[in-house]
Amino acid sequence: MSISDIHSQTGMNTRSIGWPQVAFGVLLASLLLIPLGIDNAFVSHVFITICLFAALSTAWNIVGGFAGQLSLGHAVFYGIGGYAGVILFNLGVTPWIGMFVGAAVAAVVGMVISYPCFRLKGPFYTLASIAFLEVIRVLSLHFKDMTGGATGMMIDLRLGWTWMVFRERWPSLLIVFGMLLVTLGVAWAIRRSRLGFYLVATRERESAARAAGVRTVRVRLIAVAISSALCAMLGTFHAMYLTYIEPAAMFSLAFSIQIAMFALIGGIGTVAGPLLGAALLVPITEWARASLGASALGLHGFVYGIVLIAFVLFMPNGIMGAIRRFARSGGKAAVEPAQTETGPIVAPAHTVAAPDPDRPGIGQDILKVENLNKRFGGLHVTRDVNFTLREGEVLGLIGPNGAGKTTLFNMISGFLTPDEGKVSLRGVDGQFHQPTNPADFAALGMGRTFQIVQPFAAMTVEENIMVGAFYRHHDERDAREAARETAWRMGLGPLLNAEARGLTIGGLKRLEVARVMAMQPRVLLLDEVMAGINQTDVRRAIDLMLSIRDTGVSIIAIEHVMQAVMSLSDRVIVLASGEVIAEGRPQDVVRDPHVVEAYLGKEFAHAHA
Ligand SMILES: Nc1ncnc2c1ncn2[C@@H]1O[C@H](COP(=O)(O)OP(=O)(O)OP(=O)(O)O)[C@@H](O)[C@H]1O
Repeated sequence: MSISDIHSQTGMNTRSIGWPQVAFGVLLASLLLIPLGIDNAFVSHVFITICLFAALSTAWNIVGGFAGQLSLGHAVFYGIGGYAGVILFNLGVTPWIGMFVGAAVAAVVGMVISYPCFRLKGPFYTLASIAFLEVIRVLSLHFKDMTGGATGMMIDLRLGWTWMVFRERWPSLLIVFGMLLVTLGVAWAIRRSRLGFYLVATRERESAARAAGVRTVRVRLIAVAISSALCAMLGTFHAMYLTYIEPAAMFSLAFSIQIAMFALIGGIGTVAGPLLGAALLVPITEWARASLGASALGLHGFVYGIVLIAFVLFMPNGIMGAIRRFARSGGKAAVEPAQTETGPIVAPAHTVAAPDPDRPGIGQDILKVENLNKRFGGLHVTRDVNFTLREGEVLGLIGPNGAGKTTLFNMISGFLTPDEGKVSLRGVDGQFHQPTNPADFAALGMGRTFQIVQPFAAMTVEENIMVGAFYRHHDERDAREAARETAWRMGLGPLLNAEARGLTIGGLKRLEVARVMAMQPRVLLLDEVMAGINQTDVRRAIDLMLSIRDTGVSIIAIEHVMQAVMSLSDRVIVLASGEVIAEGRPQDVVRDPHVVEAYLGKEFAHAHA
């Protein structure tokens, strides 16, 4: 494994096999071989418990880690699987079928519960997940006829592979080890796939993900469905292993916290973390429980608490974070963004718009904005704004601070709904459409950047751009290829493996543009991409814009840097107090007395009249 691969928080660009993978393989194999070799009932029980918790935690991590939805109610799905398995078992249905029935029920319940909760952020989502867990536990106590109520349910005694119940431990070990492999395989495949990238992007910056065409609710619902189904299948297995279930154990908050904690300690959001967390903690607590017995009831909670505090203090990124740091310090130095952030300048700097003989001509209307009005309470932010954008045109949008420019952008990219008026975008079919949300705007070819840069901080530069590239390429390799090509074109080639959080402001601005360019937009909205960057970067950004313009993309650029407005714009619109006060060629607009007055005040305008 190369250093740059380890450098990635996501570990998605792993190509070669290095010592971390070998160590992980050895750990995985030992979970099966040690208990089979020792052949002791207690040892086998400990290893079965490790595999079970590692698999549950890996399944939890798809929602809690990849999607960043910190659920503490995942025992709901485990419990549903357990009850489905036992109820069907007692009706004569094999748990091999029961586990799929439980998985289907859990997936539906998971999506129904999560859909309204996705509106809740941070701790509120977590609290809601706990509340649902309690509701389901109380319901399972209430419906005694089906669940056995507080006394629980035993399974009828039927042994053998068909019934997943055995006298010896090794068949259960084989089954749970197989389930662990499947769960790890699913998590690994998701992490490398478009879904995985979209989940992490949504977790990192939801609005940037939406601008990249990600249907954020849908991808999180898919993650919940997969995670719930896997937990339910493991719940069925565990019910067969225990042969007895009861609501307090199956729908337990402490159990949910345990599942989440293994991932937190191992490395949340990584594929290997949950297994490492379970492999570290389960043996300690099982050993303590066995040796201290009833005299130390609840001791495992104490042990978990101590370990968790130690990790929060000394290893906040979990075991995987420490492994990454260790691997990094032992190898080549990671790319230092600040030192390498140069990149080919596409063309020499311009101060006035240069007529490019190869530039595609300006075509027909591609975007029509009609009578847009928006109010925030008593503040009328845009008033009857009308304009059009033509194919291949660069339209500069200028105006003093607070004029309503960003609000206008939000309305013409689906992030805000206008109070009145409409926005029509011409699709590739030649027809005008009126999309209403960012994903539909993106589907018609609209790409946008944000005034305050919104990088997916935990991803590398390459992975950030891949989120955009996935819009056109469903295959991971194609998206990576397209992202690399875009990165080099945008002057970010040397930084492909650098984490986005390490870039300078100029680099971040370029990264935003690269991510949106990887979507191959037909209309590009650039919100102050030159704000806060140095003179060299401004020149570089102007050249970049000119090269984008020359590919035929229509651009609307909000910009305060007049050098850029004059160099780039074919036409300029001036917004002041939410109204369009001037429109025309850049050199005419800047001389317009209304524009001078809007920017510099009446006194200045009159003094120079
Ligand atoms: N969500 C909101 N709720 C209430 N007021 C808002 C909201 N968004 C923007 N505003 C207000 O609307 C006005 C226009 O804001 P907007 O960000 O669109 O201006 P702008 O022209 O982009 O300004 P700047 O150049 O400073 O970014 C401002 O007075 C701002 O405070």
